Amino acid sequence: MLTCAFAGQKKVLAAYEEAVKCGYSGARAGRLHTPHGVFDTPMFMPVGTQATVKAVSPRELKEMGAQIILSNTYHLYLRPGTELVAEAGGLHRFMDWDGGILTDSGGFQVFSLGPLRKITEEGAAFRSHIDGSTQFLSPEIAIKAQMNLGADIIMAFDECIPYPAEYQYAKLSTERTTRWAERSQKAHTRSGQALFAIVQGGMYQDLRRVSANDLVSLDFPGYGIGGLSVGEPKPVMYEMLEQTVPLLPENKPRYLMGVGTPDCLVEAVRYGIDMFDCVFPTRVARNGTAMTKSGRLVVKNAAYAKDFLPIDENCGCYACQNFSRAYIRHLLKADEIFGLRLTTIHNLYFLLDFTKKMRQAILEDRFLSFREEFLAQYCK
Ligand SMILES: Nc1nc2cc3nc(NCCc4ccc(C(=O)O)cc4)[nH]c3cc2c(=O)[nH]1
Ligand SMILES: [Zn+2]
Repeated sequence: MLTCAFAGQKKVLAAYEEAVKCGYSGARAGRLHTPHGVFDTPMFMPVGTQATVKAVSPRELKEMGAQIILSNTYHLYLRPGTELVAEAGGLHRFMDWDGGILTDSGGFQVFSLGPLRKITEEGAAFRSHIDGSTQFLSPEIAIKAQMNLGADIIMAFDECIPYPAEYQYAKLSTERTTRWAERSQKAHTRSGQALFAIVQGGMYQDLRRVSANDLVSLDFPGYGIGGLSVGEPKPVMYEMLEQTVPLLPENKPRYLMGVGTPDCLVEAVRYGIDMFDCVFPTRVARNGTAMTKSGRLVVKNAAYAKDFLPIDENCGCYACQNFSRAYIRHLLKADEIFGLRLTTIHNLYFLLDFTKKMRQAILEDRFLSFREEFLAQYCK
């Protein structure tokens, strides 16, 4: 059993108390220390882009077992502004969430949401997707914004390299992201807040290794793995994980950004990933799709008009304990907001419960058989 005590390093609160290795896989069950609590990993972080996890309340999030939620600096910087959130007492107070919060730095949204962007050594100029105004983010601005928001874990400002990308572009961008990580580190002066770096490298094994080694030598308390889940085939994502994760310190958290579905989670946990976030469960819920251990169930389909069973008879969520597929389908067809709330509650509960089940399997040293059984019945 491998346990890693976390040496008291500067500005570190995302301490990794214990990582338990299981089998020949890199799967591990750990505990993450933050100012807002000690949390179990593997963990899924519901996405609350604009300081709310769409359609559910903080109380419901707590009831379903959410530990850390994610918010986006890009969005909150544009609206309502991070100084306003700081004046409100910070993001926890503003949204009445006393669990953990992680903020993404904007390094993805700038490149995916902001049209007409221009990247220089200094940072990224872009047009706001809200009002078209010209905006600019740099490592220093992104870190200041995240210190204003007051999340427990913040992310370095990076460039999420598009897919596909030429080797030379990926190389230069990755080197710049490492320089930006160093600038992020220097700009980060808020104690009681952990700054994670983000590994890039595109889909190139050698660039992934260089990025990981360079960032590890800068000594961060945790590491995001970025530039994945950007349209690449899943086997390529797993190959990049295989190249990257072993180079990251065993006693520090690894966070795979933007991932999302249980088949990807169970594979990534096998490679040693601890933390996940994705808009998928909440976004597809609003389109009337429920996540189950056998795959997706489109509750809105006519087939469920007279189906008086719950979405999943073995699910402990509020939706499955009290309502039928027929009722939820009726609400969705009638554009009733409660319908979206029920599918969202179910999907988040499903993923949160799935990570709990993975943790239990790791602790009982049966993760590999758990993975086999799950993948055998799950249709992607
Ligand atoms: N700072 C930073 N943040 C990131 C966020 C990401 N999110 C993803 N993927 C999300 C993909 C994604 C997008 C939308 C939906 C849906 O609507 O269902 C699902 C998945 N990849 C990502 C990469 C990065 C990155 O390198 N750097
Ligand atoms: Zn359910």
